[in-house]
Amino acid sequence: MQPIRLGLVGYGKIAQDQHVPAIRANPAFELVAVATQGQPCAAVENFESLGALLEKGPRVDAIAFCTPPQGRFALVRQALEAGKHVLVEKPPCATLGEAMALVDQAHAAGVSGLFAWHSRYAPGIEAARDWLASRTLQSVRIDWKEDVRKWHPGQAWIWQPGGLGVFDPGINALSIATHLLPLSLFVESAELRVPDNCQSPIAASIKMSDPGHLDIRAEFDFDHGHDELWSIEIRCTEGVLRLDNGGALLSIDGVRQAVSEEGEYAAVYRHFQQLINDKACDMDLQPLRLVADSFFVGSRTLVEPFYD
Ligand SMILES: NC(=O)C1=CN([C@@H]2O[C@H](COP(=O)(O)OP(=O)(O)OC[C@H]3O[C@@H](n4cnc5c(N)ncnc54)[C@H](O)[C@@H]3O)[C@@H](O)[C@H]2O)C=CC1
Ligand SMILES: O=C1O[C@@H]([C@H](O)CO)[C@H](O)[C@H]1O
Repeated sequence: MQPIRLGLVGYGKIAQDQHVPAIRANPAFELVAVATQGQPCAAVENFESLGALLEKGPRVDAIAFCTPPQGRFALVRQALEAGKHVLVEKPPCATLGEAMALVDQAHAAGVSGLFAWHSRYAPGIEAARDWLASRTLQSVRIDWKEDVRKWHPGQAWIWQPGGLGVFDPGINALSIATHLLPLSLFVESAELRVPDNCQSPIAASIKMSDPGHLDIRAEFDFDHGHDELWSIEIRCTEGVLRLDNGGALLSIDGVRQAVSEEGEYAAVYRHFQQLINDKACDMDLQPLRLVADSFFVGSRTLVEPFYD
């Protein structure tokens, strides 16, 4: 079986930290070209733009997008128009409308598309989903708190319109919640705390619910430089389920549970490979809808300026 010939656009932090190692560890893929505006990727052909890669580069079957969300829509659309399968980092685009247009275009083009909600592939998620399936939910508490200076050093885009600010990591929690919880979630209220030199929030408090009146509260904090916290606690009639470390750790009533040994991005690329084999798409818009609604109804509080 010939490997899937892969191009990658945006050789930045996550591409270097996670995508390229996961690609190179999966024999079903061969990374053959990169288009980026920063440092080049070793051992493959590098191009300054997707257009140059498509026009002058080696043939590719699929393209992984690791650029910032702003401007990503035009790039992914260009790849779809060229008949390429696409894997798109989260958030899929800068707006919900753009993401909806990509879903339609991927289906019309008959190619495979994956919105890479990587946190859904964390080791504890499927065991958590199985446990919850037969339980009676009472409340959900989400705490997603990390240091932007560690995870996005010098990345001005994250504070600009379309960059999402603290919802850039926070959307990972929402992607887990929408994957675990059985009913469709909606935002009831939100408070967004925006540095007065930024366009997007550095912290947010969100109240959500579902048609069953489930009480869901989320606290997001991007300026949390110590004891980072990525936890989801789900209280049920039958007990308390808790995911920690972004879903890598699972406990039920305080007792640690066995989880998968597969890493998030290894699972993302295994899933992408399966979608290509099945000529299918997995382009869920629910996490991005919750972010959009948080911005719609969120009250804004200006806070002190943010400096990297
Ligand atoms: N930083 C992190 O820890 C994580 C980031 N992500 C997501 O990955 C995406 C990228 O984030 P980072 O890697 O941190 O950002 P980054 O700023 O480190 O990398 C972005 C890369 O895209 C390139 N680029 C921008 N526009 C381009 C264009 N038109 N054509 C070609 N290359 C272009 C830049 O040169 C840069 O190398 C974001 O959507 C983010 O939410 C996902 C998981 C973790
Ligand atoms: O997707 C993302 O994950 C975090 C960080 O890498 C781990 O939580 C980052 O802020 C965000 O882009």
